Amino acid sequence: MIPLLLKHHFSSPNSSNLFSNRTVFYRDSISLVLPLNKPQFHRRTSQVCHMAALQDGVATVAVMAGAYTLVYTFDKLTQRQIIEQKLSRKIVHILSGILFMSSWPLFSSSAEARYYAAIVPLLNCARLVIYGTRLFKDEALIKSVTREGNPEELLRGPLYYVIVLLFSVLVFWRDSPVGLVALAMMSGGDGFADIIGRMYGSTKLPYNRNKSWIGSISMFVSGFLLSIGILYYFSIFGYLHFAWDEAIVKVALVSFVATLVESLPITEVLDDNISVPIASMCTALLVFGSGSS
Ligand SMILES: C/C(=C\COP(=O)(O)O)CCC[C@H](C)CCC[C@H](C)CCCC(C)C
Ligand SMILES: Nc1ccn([C@@H]2O[C@H](COP(=O)(O)OP(=O)(O)O)[C@@H](O)[C@H]2O)c(=O)n1
Repeated sequence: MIPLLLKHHFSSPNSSNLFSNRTVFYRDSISLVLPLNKPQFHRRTSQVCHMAALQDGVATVAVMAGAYTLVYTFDKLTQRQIIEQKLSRKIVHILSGILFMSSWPLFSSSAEARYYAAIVPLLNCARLVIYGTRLFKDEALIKSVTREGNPEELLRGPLYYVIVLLFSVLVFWRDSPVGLVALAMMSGGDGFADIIGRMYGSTKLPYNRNKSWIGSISMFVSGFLLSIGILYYFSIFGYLHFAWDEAIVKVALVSFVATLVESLPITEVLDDNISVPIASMCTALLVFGSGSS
């Protein structure tokens, strides 16, 4: 469903605006002019707000269910030894960010929508802390999201990852390319760097013997392609508009900087799930500014 586009224009009573002392509702370019001082205006506004809240509530439950299903699915695949644990973790790493961003058009166009969407990473932060501190046990989560099966691992990479999701949805949401590109680099870029690097990374980087050329090249290419793809996806829904010839160059620059930062031997000091999104956000803010084109 094309998101309900509601823009309230309250013009001051003495403004020269054609609709002074009235409210103009836009829905898909149809403007409804309702008199502010009529009961039906307040009834209509209340109905629209309730519709938006209902839409956001349903979307929140659906996305939360998607998060559980993702982890449960890869737990079963790992349990049945269809895929090994390290690969499971990385695929969950890649899919969580990409699918979470892809779900954002499900939410309404109300100002509160981002806070509903933020409930999902917030609850997952709580989940990671609860199981990472061994308050309770969740074998499915541990098997699909940790390398070695230690609950404490949940409190590092996975927790940083979900905190970045929470930060991006609250600060940037779908109004800016900055958060979208940063999440694409953290989830898709870093995820593929690990998968391809582990498999084919025999030629190591001269300044970091734990990482390889093929791993970094994979990060640049996958991060770039996923970033362009997610920006195009949000432009289809009308949230963002780009001069694509410029946007491609800007995304390539963000991808290069993120790949360079990820390749540095700083993982012991600063987790990739923090350094990569920070580098991506800073570069994206420089090249895109707060706008989209
Ligand atoms: C495995 C993860 C991070 C570890 O990264 P690294 O240390 O290997 O670099 C990702 C953890 C994901 C988390 C358990 C679940 C997050 C769900 C997300 C908030 C919402 C996804 C919704 C979508 C519809 C599936
Ligand atoms: N640029 C990269 C990144 C990772 N890798 C490979 O992927 C493994 C895990 O990478 P990582 O330490 O970044 O893993 P995470 O912290 O992202 O889970 C490395 O030990 C390398 O074998 C690579 O070869 N080149």
